Amino acid sequence: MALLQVKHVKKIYTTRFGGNQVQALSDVDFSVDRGEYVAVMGESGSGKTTLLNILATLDKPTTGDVYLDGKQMTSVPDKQLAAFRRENLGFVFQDFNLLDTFSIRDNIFLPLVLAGKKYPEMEKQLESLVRSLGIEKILDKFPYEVSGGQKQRTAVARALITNPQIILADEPTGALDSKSSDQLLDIFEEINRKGETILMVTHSTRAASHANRILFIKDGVVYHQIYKGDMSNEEMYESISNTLTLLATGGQKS
Ligand SMILES: Nc1ncnc2c1ncn2[C@@H]1O[C@H](COP(=O)(O)OP(=O)(O)OP(=O)(O)O)[C@@H](O)[C@H]1O
Repeated sequence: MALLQVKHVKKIYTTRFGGNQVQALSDVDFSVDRGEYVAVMGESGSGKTTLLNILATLDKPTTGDVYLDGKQMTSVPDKQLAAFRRENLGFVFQDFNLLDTFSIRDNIFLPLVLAGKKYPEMEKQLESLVRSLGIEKILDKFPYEVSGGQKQRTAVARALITNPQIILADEPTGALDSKSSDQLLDIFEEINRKGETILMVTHSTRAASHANRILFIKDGVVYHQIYKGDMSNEEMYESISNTLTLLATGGQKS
């Protein structure tokens, strides 16, 4: 069984005044296997953020369902959502979402603190994780004292420390320079190789070329997919660029 199943998800926003309706997603249907690394691409306004918010349980579909490991996410009661997210999902955002008044260590510990874990247990989990991410020397610093790349690696540590079922990443390289982006993409590849499932929304062809599969969203549906298979990152880059050009010019997919 697939880890994540997105079944015929439709999302219609109704604006507060005037009652205008916007159909952001019309019928999104796909699944993600455990251990996959999937990138979601699409033009601005195609519904990527809407989809990610639904997968993150921050929003509910108008119709359709989402299952994680067989559990219907869309029916988790509101009161249990925070715990559900904490236990199952890891988040990495474009703007890091670190707390400025917390040290790097305490930012990473935050989900464990919220889950009621004890300090010695947290320390044990921290050590190998921060070493593998190369942030073991900055644990006592504060977010404003470290680089963008280090902030994002802190965010990855915070996402991984709870051993989530899936990492949901929203434009994770969007605020990084090219060197830090490459480092982050290497880290994503590495954690995926170790078995972590990743779903990443991105505008970056370079970032997407690291994934095993790309979903292209257009007109509220998954319009096309590319599987990496034996392709190198460079070949994947080329293939994604060609597809994006076709999508933008309304051409036929191959
Ligand atoms: N809260 C909302 N109320 C009404 N319409 C919305 C709302 N959020 C998004 N939309 C509309 O839904 C559609 C999809 O938006 P969404 O933000 O999901 O696209 P996106 O692919 O993430 O775009 P971008 O790449 O620019 O972030 C757009 O037409 C947008 O204007």
